[in-house]
Amino acid sequence: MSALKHLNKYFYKYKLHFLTGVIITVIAQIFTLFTPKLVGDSIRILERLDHIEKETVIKLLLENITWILITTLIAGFLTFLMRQTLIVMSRHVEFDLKNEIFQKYEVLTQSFYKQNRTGDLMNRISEDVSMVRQYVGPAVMYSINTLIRFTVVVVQMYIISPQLTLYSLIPLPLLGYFVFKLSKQINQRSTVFQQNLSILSTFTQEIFSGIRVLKAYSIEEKKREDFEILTENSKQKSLALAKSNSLIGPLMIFLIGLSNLVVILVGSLLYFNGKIPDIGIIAQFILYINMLTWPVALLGWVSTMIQQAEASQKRINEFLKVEPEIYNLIPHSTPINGKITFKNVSLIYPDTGIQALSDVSFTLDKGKTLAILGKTGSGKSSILSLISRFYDVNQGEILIDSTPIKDCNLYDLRRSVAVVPQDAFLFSDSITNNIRFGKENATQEEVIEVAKKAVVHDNIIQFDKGYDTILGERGLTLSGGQKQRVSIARALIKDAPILILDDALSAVDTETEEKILYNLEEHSKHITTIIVTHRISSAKNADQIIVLDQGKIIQQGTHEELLTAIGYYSELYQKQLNEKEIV
Ligand SMILES: Nc1ncnc2c1ncn2[C@@H]1O[C@H](COP(=O)(O)OP(=O)(O)OP(=O)(O)O)[C@@H](O)[C@H]1O
Repeated sequence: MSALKHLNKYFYKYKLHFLTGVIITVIAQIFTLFTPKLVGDSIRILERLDHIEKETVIKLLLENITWILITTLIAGFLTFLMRQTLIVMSRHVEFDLKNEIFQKYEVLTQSFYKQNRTGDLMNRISEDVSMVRQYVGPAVMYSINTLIRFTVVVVQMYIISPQLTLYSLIPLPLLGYFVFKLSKQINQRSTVFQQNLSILSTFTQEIFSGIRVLKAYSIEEKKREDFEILTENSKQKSLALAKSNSLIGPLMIFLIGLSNLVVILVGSLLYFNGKIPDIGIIAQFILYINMLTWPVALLGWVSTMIQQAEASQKRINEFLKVEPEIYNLIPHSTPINGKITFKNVSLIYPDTGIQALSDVSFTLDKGKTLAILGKTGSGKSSILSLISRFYDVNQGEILIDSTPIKDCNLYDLRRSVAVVPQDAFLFSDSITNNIRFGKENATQEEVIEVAKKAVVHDNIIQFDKGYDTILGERGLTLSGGQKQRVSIARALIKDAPILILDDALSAVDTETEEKILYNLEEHSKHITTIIVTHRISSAKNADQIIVLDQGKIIQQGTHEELLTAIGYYSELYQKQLNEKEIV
C-alpha cells in the first residue's frame, strides 16, 4: 500500500466529496435494513390470520408493501448519490493525476525520452491511471459500503437471534476466500492478456508507421504470419481469462444457495426448539444473508483491485520521482540579445557515454551568422542542443550575452531560440496553425509573409484549401522539402533573437535554397543565425564557418579564408563545384 500513499493528497483535496459519500453510504445502508424487517413483519401478520380479520390483514400487508416501496426507493436514491459523490471524486482524482503526470513529462529531458519508449509513457498516463482510479473510486466505495453494511446488518441480526446469526455467517468467509482466490487468478491472467495486447498493438503500430517500407520490400506475407502468431497467442490468453471469469457467477450462486440452506435448516431447528419465536425471522435472515453475500464477494474483488492499483501507482511514481537533469535555476526573467560564446566546451552524452564534442570554442556576436559543417556524426547537432540547453556541458562554458547559460532563465532562453530541426515535425492541423505554433497570436498576414520568406507560399496556395489544408495522418502529406519550408516559416514567425537551422535545407533544390537564404539574410539582419549544413552554398555567406570532425573544430574562418586553406572545406568546395551544386 505504500505506493498508494501518493494519492492521500487527493483524498484530502476532495475530502468534502469523500465525507459526504461516507455519510450518504451509512444512511443508505440503514434504509436497506427496513426491507427484511418489513418482510419478516408481513410473514408474522400472515401467521396471525386465524386471530384477526382478513381485511385487517390485507390492510396491514398493503401498509407494509408501501413502506417497503418507500424505503427501497430512498435507499436506491441514496445509493445513486453515493456513486455520484465517491465515483465522481475518483474521476476528479483520475484527471488530476493525469495532469500531474503530463506536467512531469513536460519538464523531463531528452535523455528521459531516449531511455523510455513512447508506448510505456502512454501506458502509464492512461492504463495505469485507470487502474488507480479503480482504487480511488469503486474499491474505496465498496469497502466503505461493505464495512457499514456488515456492521449494521450483523448488529441487527445479533439483536434478533445470536445463535442463528452465528450459523448463518459460517459460509461467508468461505465465499470471501474463493472469490479472493479466483480474482487473483483473473488478475494474473488479465495482466498476461494486457501484456500480450501491448505487444500486439506495438507490432501493428510499427507496421502502420512503416507500411511503405514493408510494401517496398514486399514482406507483407511474412508480417501477416507474424501477426497471426501474435493474435493466436492473444486469443489463448483471452480464452483462459474468460474461463476464470465465467467461474465467478456459478461460485456465487452456489455459495449464496448454501448460505440460504444453512439459514433454513438451522432456523427451522431453532424454531422447533422454541429458540426463535416465529418463522418470519427465518425469512428476515434469508434476506439479511443475501444482503451480505455480495459485499463479501466484492471484498475479494476489491483486494485484487487494490493490488493492481498498487502496482500501477508504483509504475507511475517511478516517473513522478524522476528529477530532470536540466531545469530552470533562475526565477526572474533574463532577456536575451543573441550573442553566443563557447569556451572549450566538451559534451559526453550521459546515456550513451559518447563524447560528442571536445574543446569547442567560438564567439558569435549578435546579428552574425555561423555555419557549421562536418561529416555525419561529427557533433554539429550537439552544438545546437547545447545552445537551447537541452544538455549541460561536461567541461568548459557557454555564455549567452556574456552570462553563463545556467544563469539565464531557461524559459526565456528557449523562447529566444527558433529552431528548424533536422526532421521537420508538423502537427495534424492546418498549415496556418502549424506555422502559428511559433507565435500563437500571429495574424494571417504574418503567416503569409513568413511563408513567402520560406518560399512555400506558392505551394500552399495551390492546395484546394490553401492555408487551411490539414496536414498529417488524416490530411495532406507534404513533400520533404515542403515540410522543411513550413518548418522554416514557423521558426521565422517566432521572431526570436537566435535562429537555428539544423540541416533544414537538405531537401530543397539549390535554386530554392538560394532564394530562402537570400530572404533569411534580409529577415535576420539583427538575428544571430546558425546554419548546420552539408552544402557550401548554404555556408558561404556566413560571417564565420566552423568545420567539425569527431567533435573537434578542425577548421574555422570565413568562406574566403577556408577556401585558401588546404582541408575539408576546400575539398568539399571542389567536389560540390564539380557536381555543379554551387551557383
Ligand atoms: N541525444 C543523444 N544521446 C546520445 N548520443 C547522441 C545523441 N545525439 C547524438 N549522439 C551521438 O553524438 C555524436 C554526434 O552526433 P550529432 O547528432 O551531434 O552529429 P551531427 O554532426 O549533427 O550528425 P548528422 O550530420 O548526421 O546530423 C554521434 O556519435 C551520435 O551518435
